[in-house]
Amino acid sequence: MLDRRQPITITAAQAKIAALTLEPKVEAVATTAADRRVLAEPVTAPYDFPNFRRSGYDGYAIRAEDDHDFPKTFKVVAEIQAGATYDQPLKANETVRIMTGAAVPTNAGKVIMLEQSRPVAEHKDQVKLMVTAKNTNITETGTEFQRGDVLIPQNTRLNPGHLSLLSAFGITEVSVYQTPKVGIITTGTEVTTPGDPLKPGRIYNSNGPLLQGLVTECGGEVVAYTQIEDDYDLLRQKLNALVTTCDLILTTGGVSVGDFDFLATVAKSSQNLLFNKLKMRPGSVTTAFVYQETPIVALSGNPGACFTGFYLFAEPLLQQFTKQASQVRHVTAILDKPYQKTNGYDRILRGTFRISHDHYYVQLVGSDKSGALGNLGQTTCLFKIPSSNRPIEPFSEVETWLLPYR
Ligand SMILES: Nc1nc2c(c(=O)[nH]1)N[C@H]1C(S)=C(S)[C@@H](COP(=O)(O)OP(=O)(O)OC[C@H]3O[C@@H](n4cnc5c(N)ncnc54)[C@H](O)[C@@H]3O)O[C@H]1N2
Ligand code: MOO
Repeated sequence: MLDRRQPITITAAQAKIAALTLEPKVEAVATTAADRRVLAEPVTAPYDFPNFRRSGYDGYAIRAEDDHDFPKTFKVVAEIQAGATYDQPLKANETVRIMTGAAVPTNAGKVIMLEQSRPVAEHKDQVKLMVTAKNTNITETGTEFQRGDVLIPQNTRLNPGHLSLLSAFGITEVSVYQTPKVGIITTGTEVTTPGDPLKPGRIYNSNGPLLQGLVTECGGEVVAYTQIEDDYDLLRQKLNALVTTCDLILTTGGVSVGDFDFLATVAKSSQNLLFNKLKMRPGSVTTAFVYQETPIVALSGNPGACFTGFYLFAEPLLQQFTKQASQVRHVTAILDKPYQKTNGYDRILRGTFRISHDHYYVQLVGSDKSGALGNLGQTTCLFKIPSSNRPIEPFSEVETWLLPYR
């Protein structure tokens, strides 16, 4: 019997995905390997920073009490290189020659730059300082961070700047969310692995490499990748295996109403079917469900629909595993070129955008057909032509999704 499905809007479908409760998994990784990972707990300063009073310049450190009546001659009692310390207080009119980054003597009040010093003839242990400095030229302990300050908040995606901050405090390990493990199953007896001979009526698998790339680019780790023919038992067998190792499963094909659309069958029997029909084209049959506690986004086999469905539903879900907002930016744009076709469902077009006078402008790139794949490489945004029986007005405002990494 024909499968009658209840179509819902893109927004409603996204809300169902967002409402899934996912248990974040946490692991410790070396700071040096933590670039692009997401912090699972805030990192606080273990001590004040800088952790000692240090000189900002190469020059001479003097006491505040001696900071008057320049030019003035001082007795040079030591030379302090960065990394060394001078462990006694300065006495009256004593100075130490000090390098940038070195700890100043405890009672130093100022550092006078080397440029303001002159040697004293026949007195190698003396120096004449010409003028006093405007600033102390000393960086006080704790000027940047106090012990206990939050250095990096929880749920921050780390970048090299963060890694440098962690390293500045000697933090060698951080607690991060595990990279979501994703399994990909492409389905279809006609779908052939590139490299194998192409038999009549068959096509090469292009959605598989597409999804592998998109998952990796968006922060997931592809831990399993399989192509299977249309076979219900084989599909269940693969799904049962993947749920043991994957946090998320993405599939393509087999979600429509055809005799061999077995993903649709599995989804239908799920305890938690989120949706199996959307008021959108392409990808009206995009399906999402939970299979033995693992969420599955079953994307359409049509390449254009697979691409669109990934960004609208799979990418936001992928980000949820590391408590991140979707990287797909939702904006309003102005339609740059007329689009004449009408549709009973909202139509999502693959496009390119430009920015002019603080406005986004979008236009279709290549074909609007869900089976077309020639434009996937050029697409930088998706935009929505709302359902209507009249063509959209030129220069209308349209809902737009800007794609990350494009
Ligand atoms: N009677 C109906 N037929 C169809 C309906 C419908 O409502 N009633 N919906 C149509 C729409 S819309 C779509 S979209 C497709 C969706 O079908 P599936 O998601 O089940 O996908 P398949 O039928 O398996 O494949 C569709 C198309 O894509 C090609 N394909 C599949 N896998 C790959 C791959 N890995 N790489 C490249 N291309 C792939 C496949 O050969 C088909 O041409 O259903 C319509 N039918
Ligand atoms: O919903 Mo389908 O991808 O339009 O052909």
